[in-house]
Amino acid sequence: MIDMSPLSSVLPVDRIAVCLLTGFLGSGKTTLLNQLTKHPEMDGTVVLINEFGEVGIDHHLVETMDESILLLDSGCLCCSVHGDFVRVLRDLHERASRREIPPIKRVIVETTGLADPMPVIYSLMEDRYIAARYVCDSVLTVVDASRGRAQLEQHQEAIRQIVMADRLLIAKSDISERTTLEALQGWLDTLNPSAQRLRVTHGNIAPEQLFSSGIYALSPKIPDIAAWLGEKTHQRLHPGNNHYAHDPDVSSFTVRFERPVTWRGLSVVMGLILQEFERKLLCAKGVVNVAGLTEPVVLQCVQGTAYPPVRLKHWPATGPLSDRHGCLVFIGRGLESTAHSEIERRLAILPNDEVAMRTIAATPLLPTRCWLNERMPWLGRGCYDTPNWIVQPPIRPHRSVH
Ligand SMILES: Nc1nc2c(ncn2[C@@H]2O[C@H](COP(=O)(O)OP(=O)(O)OP(=O)(O)O)[C@@H](O)[C@H]2O)c(=O)[nH]1
Repeated sequence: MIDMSPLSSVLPVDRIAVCLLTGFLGSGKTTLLNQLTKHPEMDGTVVLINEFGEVGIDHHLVETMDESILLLDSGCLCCSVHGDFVRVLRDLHERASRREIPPIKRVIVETTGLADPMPVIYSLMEDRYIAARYVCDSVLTVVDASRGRAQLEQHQEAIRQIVMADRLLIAKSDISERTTLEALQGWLDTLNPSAQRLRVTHGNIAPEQLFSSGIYALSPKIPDIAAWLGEKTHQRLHPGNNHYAHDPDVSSFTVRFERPVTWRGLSVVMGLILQEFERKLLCAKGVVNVAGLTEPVVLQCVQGTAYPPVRLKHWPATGPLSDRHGCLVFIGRGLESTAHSEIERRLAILPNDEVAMRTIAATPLLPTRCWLNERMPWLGRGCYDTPNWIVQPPIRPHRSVH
């Protein structure tokens, strides 16, 4: 089995699993939590409920309310309460270490219906104290089957939650028309072909079906990387053609790299692609072989936003990615075939580090800024990389010619 633990697995392996429970407004998140917290296997689980609004209400709806349910009510988690979230996680860990509360096995964070899950994942990864003690184990998105695609696709937040999901939990199929459900399933195939689909009625589902599924998880049980990319699903759904049966406007294509990519070159080119095709690019994700790095790097972008990269421990030994070339899968809506070839063309000729740095300086608002903050091998002339430093050659002043 492929162990796809993030590189950060050099940290203690007994990190606490954090599960993000998302889903658009009224989709059925609280109903699910209510049922889940009744299972004895959920002992040791802390639930954080994030509410948006002056008075928190949802936590009153969780029937088994006790001290293991905490309310984060100072705003929407993805935009304003990073500090609050990190402070609560830190506090929980310290209290468990001092044995003031029982050991914590898992944290479930119910986000508001309008939250983007990625900033929450990011705050788990970017604070050193938190990253050493917690790990994002799965993103579960509840989808209200009775609403249907037409209602959900009007909301960017709903689309992001679906694209980011490791598991899509289809709620309210008991009150959904068959045709509405079928159209919804087709749309989900389009947006996130790799996420496992589970039906949940009135919150009934066994906890073991839900957790340890994500790309950020430590569990060796997570599916292989090709499955995460949805490559197999793409082939099954659309053999030999680039368009989705459910929506002729939606197309996907894969860019394969022949050789390792320069990190800054790729970041710049992808940043410019995201900027230019933002409205038409639903999602771009993939695994790349970065020049100078032995581990594969997983990338994910949703509608013009690039999310922090994740380094895996090693390349898969089998399957389509075992050649270590890496690839990026793009899913677009209304993206003309000329745009496909343009994206492919740009990715085929990545600039070197020096040229990329000049573009970065000239383009301060690149969507891939968070990629550029990563410590990656520098391949500029005369530079070398040690475990702690990037050593640059002395800068020589220009000599004036007399
Ligand atoms: N028929 C049916 N109703 C459901 C199901 N799941 C949830 N509901 C109902 O849907 C409504 C909204 O459910 P909640 O669990 O409060 O949804 P939520 O996602 O927590 O809502 P917000 O926190 O406001 O975003 C409630 O009236 C639930 O009883 C289901 O599977 N079938």
